[in-house]
Amino acid sequence: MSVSEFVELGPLTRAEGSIHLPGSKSISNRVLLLAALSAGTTTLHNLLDADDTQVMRNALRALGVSVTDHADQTCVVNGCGGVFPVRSADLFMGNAGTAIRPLTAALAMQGGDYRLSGVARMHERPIRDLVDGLRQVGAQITYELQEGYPPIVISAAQIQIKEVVKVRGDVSSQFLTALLMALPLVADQPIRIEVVGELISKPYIDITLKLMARFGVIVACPDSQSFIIPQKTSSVVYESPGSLAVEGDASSASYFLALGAIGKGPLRVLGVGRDSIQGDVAFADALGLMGAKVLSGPDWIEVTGVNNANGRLNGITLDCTAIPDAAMTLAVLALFAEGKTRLNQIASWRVKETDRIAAMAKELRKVGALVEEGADYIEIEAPQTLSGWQVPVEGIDTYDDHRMAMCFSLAAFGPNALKINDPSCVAKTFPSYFTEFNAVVA
Ligand SMILES: O=C(O)C1=C[C@@H](OP(=O)(O)O)[C@@H](O)[C@H](O)C1
Ligand SMILES: C=C(OP(=O)(O)O)C(=O)O
Repeated sequence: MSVSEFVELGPLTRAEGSIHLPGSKSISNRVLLLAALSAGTTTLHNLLDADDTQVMRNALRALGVSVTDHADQTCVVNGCGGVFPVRSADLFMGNAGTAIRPLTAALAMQGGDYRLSGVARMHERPIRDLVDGLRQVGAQITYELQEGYPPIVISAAQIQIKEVVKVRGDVSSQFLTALLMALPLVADQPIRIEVVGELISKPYIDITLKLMARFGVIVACPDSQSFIIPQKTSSVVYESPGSLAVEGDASSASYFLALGAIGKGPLRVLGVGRDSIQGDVAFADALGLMGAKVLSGPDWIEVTGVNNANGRLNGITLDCTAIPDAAMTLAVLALFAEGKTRLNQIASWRVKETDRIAAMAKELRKVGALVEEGADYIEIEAPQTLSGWQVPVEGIDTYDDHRMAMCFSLAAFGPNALKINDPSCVAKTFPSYFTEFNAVVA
């Protein structure tokens, strides 16, 4: 799609209904890799069908793993038992952090020759902390263009196991996730991974550990910064669980839960709830703090408007380190809140699909919000009156960032219709987003 394409939404006042969520991106890409590395066949149900999971599937196929898509989002993976049949490959990873980072680590353990690249933005997203971690065990990795960023080239090397591997956790948790999933393949002795400095996005590590356990590898956590990879007991490390159902995507749920608050609801998301392993379900708690009426069950969450008599949400101040993706939804919800909303601990936004702090600030100002941004925070104050809302004739720009497009669909609940440019960027994690959105709003 060219950037001149857009969707026009609203002005909208009501949202109600229910949505069956697409599969979680974070779970889908982890279980694809774990299934590929395991012995045996794994049937994955409700696997996300979107750009990020397609690049992972295609990479695994290029590595010689049989990955077969069936109807109803079911996918059958015939694992390779830890050794990829193809020993040399050039892999395109799009802009999927959950694909390039874990796969880089798994490939560095293979003793083969591989190159991993992505879209232009991927070549601006850091990978140095992971490469530094992998080099500690003898991996040979070089940067093709710019030090610290993809494309990267992995050369055949003898892995030398260390008792302790250190990794920084303050830029992305995906580096630790990648090491956690890859090091069991070569652990001739237990390996202690130590996180240096702060660990951001911690709930994603919990997802990693829980899914590794489903494939038979139990990592001990003696303290919040240390992870002990168990010693290998046979040549095959990961065991297939046979079949596995992927939960609905909790980050994708956030847009619909937000709709239930600003469009009165009831709006129910099906596929994530209290039993979820995804940290982004905590978005529902943040909504509650903003004054929304939230109910939940084991695998559903429902929002029915707000508690406040004036029908508006409350502005909040929140540490968002545990919910970096869903926190973007709060930034646009701030347009419907009394008082300021301040989102703290979001420095990682600057190294994701775009510089999300800058993009969010620029586009929120276009609709009339007062916005202050800092290195690791954003503070938003809604237009004080209806006439304070602006209509950006050029539309809201989305920066090839799926979440910018999905978040700003909520701004159509302001007094004016709104154009969202390049809406097809939602294909990264939620190709049918605007169809689902239009089905529940009026
Ligand atoms: O591990 C994961 O599945 C993810 C971790 C988070 O990234 P960071 O750890 O870089 O914050 C999150 O933003 C991303 O969408 C998915
Ligand atoms: C940061 C995101 O993606 P990635 O997995 O590419 O890091 C995201 O989906 O918001």
